[in-house]
Amino acid sequence: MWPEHGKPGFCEFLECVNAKMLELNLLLLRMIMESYGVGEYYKSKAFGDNTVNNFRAMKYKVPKSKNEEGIGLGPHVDKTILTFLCDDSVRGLEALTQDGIWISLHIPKGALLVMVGDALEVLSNGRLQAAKHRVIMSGEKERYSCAFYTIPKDGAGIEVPQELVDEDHPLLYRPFVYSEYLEKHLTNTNFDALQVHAGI
Ligand SMILES: O=C(O)CCC(=O)C(=O)O
Ligand SMILES: [Fe+2]
Repeated sequence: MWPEHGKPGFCEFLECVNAKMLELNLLLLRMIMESYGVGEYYKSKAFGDNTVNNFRAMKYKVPKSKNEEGIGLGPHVDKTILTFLCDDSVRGLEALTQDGIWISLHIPKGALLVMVGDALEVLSNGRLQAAKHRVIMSGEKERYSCAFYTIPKDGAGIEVPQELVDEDHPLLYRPFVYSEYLEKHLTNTNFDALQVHAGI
């Protein structure tokens, strides 16, 4: 599967990057949970051993006709806790604002874009909302991107920390096993997939 041929060490390199991304991802997640005063929840239940990281490299083709736009990736929210993205500076990634406007996102060279996934929407009881995004291709250059997704591992439960439920923030999601949600809704790109599965 890996292009070991002519690229010795590629596989180890990728595994090493992926492990570092998981580390960074968990650090960020801990900081977020601590900022909400639920660092203990993070330590005890949520992550560390209960979280895994996936890596995906993507290539987006140039649209068939010169003056047209092509959908590289349809509108969706990530079914992750957090996603890190980087690209080759060819534009295409767009995010949907609260006002319903698609805006183009630029990821500076050497930077990572951090995207909130729907699992983090649960863990923050809606304080953070999963980013609605898509990829639209135009122009004459193909686009390459890399994504590092952090998800609760197979069989791991996910629930709203009790401390994050109050009068201003009523409970939004019931506890559920994240991999069961993925099994049912992996190909469901509707923005409300999580709401349908575990919403109250
Ligand atoms: O290629 C990109 O910039 C976005 C990829 C993406 O949204 C995804 O993999 O979920
Ligand atoms: Fe995405």
